[in-house]
Amino acid sequence: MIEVKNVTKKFGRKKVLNGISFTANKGEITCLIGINGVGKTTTLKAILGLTPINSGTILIDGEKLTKSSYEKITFIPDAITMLPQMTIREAMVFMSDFYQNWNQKRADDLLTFFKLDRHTRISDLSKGNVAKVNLLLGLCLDVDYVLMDEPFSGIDIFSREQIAEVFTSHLIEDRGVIITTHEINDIEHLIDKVVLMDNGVVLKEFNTEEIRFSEGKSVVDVMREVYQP
Ligand SMILES: Nc1ncnc2c1ncn2[C@@H]1O[C@H](COP(=O)(O)OP(=O)(O)OP(=O)(O)O)[C@@H](O)[C@H]1O
Repeated sequence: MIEVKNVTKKFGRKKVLNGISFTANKGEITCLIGINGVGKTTTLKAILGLTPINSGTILIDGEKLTKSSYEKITFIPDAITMLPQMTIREAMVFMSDFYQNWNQKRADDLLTFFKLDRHTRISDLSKGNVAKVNLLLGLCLDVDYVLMDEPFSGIDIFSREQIAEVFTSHLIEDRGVIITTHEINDIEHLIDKVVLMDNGVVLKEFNTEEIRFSEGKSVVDVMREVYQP
């Protein structure tokens, strides 16, 4: 489990995270929702130790982040970090050289799943296919937790649907996934848990199945109540 407890983060005098707390379980998809600038990316970076926090605690399976945590957790940024002139195959070789926990079998499965040709240069791919390669490169690391920043942002509906399908397939296995988004519609059915953020605070944290069962509400219903009371 990832536990974020009372975390604050300032950039200069600006308080970007103002005491946020939530948990994300292994085997579940947790979605951080909020409009631009509420601190979603900063939260992911804080969990990964990529940005230092001012106060609070972050635990991964009960332990504070150490060097060995990087064998457990990975971050998929909202834009691909590979050079555009690389082919997909070269990007995969780069990853497998760099990371011991690269899983080529899963990479091959995902290439087939996304109908991608490994010899294509990243610069020749559509925006949707670049997003798929970016996801593939992160998902092929054998880690327990995957943090993804806006995996559905700015891509066409068919690519979004295909990426969404990965989350319900065996390819995600029983990992813990945290994704950020400001656009819930396409992915509501995939999500186990929702964390609604606004201006560096968590307004509400809930389990989607429980709220549907106990109160008959969809994620969008709850968002309306919380953001437009
Ligand atoms: N390195 C930084 N230095 C200064 N301010 C920053 C830095 N990184 C983020 N911020 C500010 O912190 C606030 C939260 O940014 P963050 O990227 O976490 O928001 P977000 O919810 O992920 O938004 P988006 O959906 O636009 O990515 C913003 O006002 C942003 O300008």
